[in-house]
Amino acid sequence: MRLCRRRSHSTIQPSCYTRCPSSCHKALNCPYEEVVRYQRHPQDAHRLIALLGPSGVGVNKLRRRLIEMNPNIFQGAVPHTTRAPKGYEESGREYHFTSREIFDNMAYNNRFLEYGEYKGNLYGTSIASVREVLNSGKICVIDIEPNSIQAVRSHELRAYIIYVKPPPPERLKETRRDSYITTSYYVNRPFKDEDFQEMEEDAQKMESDFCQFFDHVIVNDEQQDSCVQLLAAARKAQDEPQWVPASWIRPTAES
Ligand SMILES: Nc1ncnc2c1ncn2[C@@H]1O[C@H](COP(=O)(O)OP(=O)(O)OP(=O)(O)O)[C@@H](O)[C@H]1O
Repeated sequence: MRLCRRRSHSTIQPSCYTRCPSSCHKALNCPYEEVVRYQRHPQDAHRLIALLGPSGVGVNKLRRRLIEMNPNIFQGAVPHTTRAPKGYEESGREYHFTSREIFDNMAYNNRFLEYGEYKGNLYGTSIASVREVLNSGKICVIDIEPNSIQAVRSHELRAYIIYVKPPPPERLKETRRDSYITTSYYVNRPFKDEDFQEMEEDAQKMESDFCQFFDHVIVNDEQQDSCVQLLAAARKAQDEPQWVPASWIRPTAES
């Protein structure tokens, strides 16, 4: 289950970071941000890898492949849900199964990076789930929506944001010839021209509104190449010096 993408009719709620007046929209509205060169100490927790891209571009597929190919290094965060577990599911493995009351309470207390509703059930990625992966020594890889950018850009998570961009239109069509898309109405139907057009429009908007937060861009043309690029970028994020907001290194009350 993919958490919150536009096609799923889910209503994505940003966490408190994007709602609260102190940190929210601060960086989004501010054309400049003080940055410093940061090199992660080998003993520090890994930086969160957050993937972002227009719906259907292949963010989830890339993330899953990265984890499947390197399960000892990368891991996703276990989401919370209010839906009932299926027979084979175990709480804490596929999902943290919780009551609506507990979920609402967590949302109220700003415990989610993002959450949303899908077919009457709530789903959310909690900060604690991400922290659990980072504390285990693995690199946590999650998908985010633009409205969660501020939530992951924190002193604790120090997210490295990778934007997954569609290739030029003719390559997009060619590479997705045998692929299937899941929409609000269909599970796995072939891509149509409208899907490609919508993806390109979404991509343009995302780039124009948020490109200042992209630490790295991957053009998702051939899947295998993209996966190799993602692995290299995720390693670089941990091992090489990067520009990060100064507030991450000299935390203020707001960061
Ligand atoms: N580089 C690629 N070449 C061909 N097909 C691809 C590529 N990347 C992803 N796909 C296929 O495109 C479809 C959509 O991918 P995916 O579900 O990962 O998209 P997404 O960005 O997570 O969007 P959504 O959140 O709307 O599901 C899948 O069938 C996937 O296998």
